[in-house]
Amino acid sequence: MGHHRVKVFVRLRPSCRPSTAIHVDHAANTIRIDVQKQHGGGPPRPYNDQMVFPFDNVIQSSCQETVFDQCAKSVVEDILGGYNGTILTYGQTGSGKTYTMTGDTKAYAHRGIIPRAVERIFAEKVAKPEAGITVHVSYLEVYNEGIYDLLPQRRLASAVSLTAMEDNGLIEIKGLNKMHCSTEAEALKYFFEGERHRSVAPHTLNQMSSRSHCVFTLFVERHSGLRTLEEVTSCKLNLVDLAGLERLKRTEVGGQTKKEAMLINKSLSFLEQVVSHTLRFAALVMQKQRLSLEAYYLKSALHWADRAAVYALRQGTGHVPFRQSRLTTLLKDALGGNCKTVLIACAWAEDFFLDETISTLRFAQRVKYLKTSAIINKKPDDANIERKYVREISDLKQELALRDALTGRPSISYDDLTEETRSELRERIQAFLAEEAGIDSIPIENFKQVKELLCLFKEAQVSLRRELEKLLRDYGGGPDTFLNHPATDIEMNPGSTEGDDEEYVGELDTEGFHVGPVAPDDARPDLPPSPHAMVRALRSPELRYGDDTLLDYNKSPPIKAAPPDLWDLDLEERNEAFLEYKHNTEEGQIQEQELKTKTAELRMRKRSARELYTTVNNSKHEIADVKLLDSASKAGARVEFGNQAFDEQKYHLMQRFRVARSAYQRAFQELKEVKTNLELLQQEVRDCKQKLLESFYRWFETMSMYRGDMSKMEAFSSGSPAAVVSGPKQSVYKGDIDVGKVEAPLPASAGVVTGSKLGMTKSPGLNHEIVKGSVMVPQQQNKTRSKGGK
Ligand SMILES: Nc1ncnc2c1ncn2[C@@H]1O[C@H](COP(=O)(O)OP(=O)(O)OP(=O)(O)O)[C@@H](O)[C@H]1O
Repeated sequence: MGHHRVKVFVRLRPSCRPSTAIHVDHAANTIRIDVQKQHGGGPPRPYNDQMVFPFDNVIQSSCQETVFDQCAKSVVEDILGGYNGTILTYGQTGSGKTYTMTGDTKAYAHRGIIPRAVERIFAEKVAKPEAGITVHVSYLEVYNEGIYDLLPQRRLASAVSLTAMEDNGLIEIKGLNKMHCSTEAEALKYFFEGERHRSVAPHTLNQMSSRSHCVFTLFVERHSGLRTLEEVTSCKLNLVDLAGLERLKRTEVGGQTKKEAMLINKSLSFLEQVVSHTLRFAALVMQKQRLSLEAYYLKSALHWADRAAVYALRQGTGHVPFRQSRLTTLLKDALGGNCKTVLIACAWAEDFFLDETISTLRFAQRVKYLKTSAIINKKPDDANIERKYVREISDLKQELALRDALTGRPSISYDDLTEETRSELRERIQAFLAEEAGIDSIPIENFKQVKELLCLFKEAQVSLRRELEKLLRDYGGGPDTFLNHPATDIEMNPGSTEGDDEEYVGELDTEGFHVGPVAPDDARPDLPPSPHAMVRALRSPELRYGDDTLLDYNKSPPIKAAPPDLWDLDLEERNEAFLEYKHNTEEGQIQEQELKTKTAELRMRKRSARELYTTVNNSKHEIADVKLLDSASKAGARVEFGNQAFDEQKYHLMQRFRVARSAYQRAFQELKEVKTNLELLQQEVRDCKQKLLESFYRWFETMSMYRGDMSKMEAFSSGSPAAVVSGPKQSVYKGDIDVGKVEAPLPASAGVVTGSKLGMTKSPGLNHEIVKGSVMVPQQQNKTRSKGGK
């Protein structure tokens, strides 16, 4: 990083009656002012009667071209070399600042620094096309302490002020338009467009007085032109035309123009303060470094300018208040940052304005002591880097092609997969997943293709899952129904825990009496249906969620080994017969009671199994979560414990894992035992059901047999089978009949009905009415078969 002093030039406005107090020494580049020739008042008196101001150059009666060559050209050349630059014009109102910066638009020869700088940059762009110079321009003004964009649209009264921000050590204006310019004419077009939008107003000293500080910026990017270099220089040239200092009594303005003048003076005085503070800070640093000679010079410069600054220097404070106005914020880089700066101080040469001229020269002299730290601004050349990678990729592809040719695989392509290839792969994957094609149908050629295949597999899985969820929703289930289906976790599921089938045993339903899941052992399918099979099944219209065919495949068909006579009855009659047996026979009551007890116990066991099952699954999920978190926390914060590095997060995860694992093991063990008991109990329940049905069938057969013998029928139906022992179907009871409980049959005429009517009044096979209390009334003998008969 190089330190560069700010270069200061003074341009005296041509005058027909120049002051005799002003003496320009062109050889020494100084201006001497003989203050004793001043008549009263005036600036603070120096210790002597002469003031000498040294500058880099004093320009008097020079043309615009000379001004550009002497003051601005070096900064513009530095821009092409990658340095940021700023050229400022400063001075009293009407002293020629705008003339110097913009020039006289009426004559080409009188064009100012801005058009000439634009011309020089585009000349370089044309001369060196290999450098790939790109130019953008922006134009803003600081008006009444607001920053306004002058491009591309006219600044409106309602326009919002922009914000100046510091980015990477440089001041940037947020939201400022930067217009790309391919040619000089284009850049000038934007410049003159901005000129038209500037705030100007007339007063006695200038008919076109600027009421704002204007900054025209050229952003220049330049490539090295060498294919090997991966850097590009990127810098900007600020061309600043400051508004002029105004003595209000001289300009005789009022209203809005007066207000503007006061704000202009205020912002310029902030600029002076910033310069003074910067010098004071520099002097402080030099003093500390014992650079007493330079400090002396600085202090002498400050002496004239700001005694308060010298006092503050003694106090040792070093803060420079750049942020106290928009102008000083904008000029921060120019006054001490990464920039090469030139100040052109414009002044009147007449006696009448000697006070203002001396003020201007003092300010300019102080600025001359400022130093900046300009560097060449480089940034990665994205285009060059891209070119390099494209070249490398092409080389690598050739290398691969060579290797494939040598290993006998010449047809492999390493280019990106086309949409056509991708859809072909998608179809193959669909066929493979639908088990219509084998694994060999999917080609595996290179890494890029494998990655694409994985993506397509994921895509297929996601779409399948979505379709399945939708179908399940349509059929009244939900995604959880499938996910929590026993088949998906067959190890952990204690069996069907929903809707205990045992509850239906002995109950009436639409298909006749329900006998529950007395299923053969091989009723359960070996494997759960695959998602594809489920989707296929769900797509078919005749299947519905809850059918035995799909999700309830655990259910088994009921036993149908009933006596043929029973199936001759219709549904209602069968149900009535079954109820009659269960409620009105001793044996039926005992068996039903036994079945109910067992069923209740089974239900209780299932409930506890269900709870254990939930615990096991929750523990499994917790373990899975912990594993997931563990893998995600590989880059977790590490905490130092003494000398030992300790992963705090991992510790907590380990704790969670241990708790979940022990809960899982405990519940799993208990679940295994419960499942064993459950299976035994289920078997017992099945036996009970079997027994109940068999004895019902026997009872029904006997009743059918005694159809004509009322007394036997009554005796039998009342639970006293001894009365019928001698009957022709004695063998039905297989020896478990209590012969001591025979009751005398009631007279056939007895028509008294006590208790509820439960009998088989519609039974064509039993031509009587059975009433609780053993009253029988013979009815019709021949009744036609019901619709349910077989
Ligand atoms: N060196 C010069 N040679 C010829 N004409 C000049 C010169 N300097 C200034 N002028 C003329 O003086 C008038 C005022 O100049 P200019 O507008 O540049 O002043 P200014 O410093 O920008 O004023 P303000 O601060 O009010 O905007 C213009 O008409 C301009 O042409």
